[in-house]
Amino acid sequence: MAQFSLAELETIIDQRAHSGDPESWTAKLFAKGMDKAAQKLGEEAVETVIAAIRGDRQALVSESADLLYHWLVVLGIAGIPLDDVLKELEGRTGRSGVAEKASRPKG
Ligand SMILES: N=c1c2ncn([C@@H]3O[C@H](COP(=O)(O)OP(=O)(O)OP(=O)(O)O)[C@@H](O)[C@H]3O)c2ncn1[C@@H]1O[C@H](COP(=O)(O)O)[C@@H](O)[C@H]1O
Repeated sequence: MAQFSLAELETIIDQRAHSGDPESWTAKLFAKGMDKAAQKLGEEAVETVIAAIRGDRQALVSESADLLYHWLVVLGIAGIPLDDVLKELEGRTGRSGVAEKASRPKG
């Protein structure tokens, strides 16, 4: 079991975001803003999809880590705490995805 959590990564990202460290990728992304960070998130999502379709387990693990890191950066730039997403997921527990979709208003 990994001794690391997304909450810890969120804290690191928060600390690095405005560090002004020229070596910090996080600081670079925050300085460039949402458009660039969201673009990187999209690229990592596509790379994750490709790894999944190829059945490349090692690449899928690595690309998933890139994806989660860039997702947290995008959440950080948007000012949305990870906890908001976890609460949203928490609210969905105990209900199947198919039942939830069927209950959506038609339109
Ligand atoms: N988890 C990550 C993490 N994952 C990916 N990356 C960076 O994201 C960038 C992705 O750039 P690229 O698109 O070039 O990478 P790529 O998709 O592999 O590139 P191609 O193969 O497509 O060319 C690289 O610079 C990676 O190093 C990350 N940068 C930082 N972190 C975490 O954030 C912490 C602080 O990092 P800094 O802000 O850089 O100090 C680190 O200690 C880590 O814990």
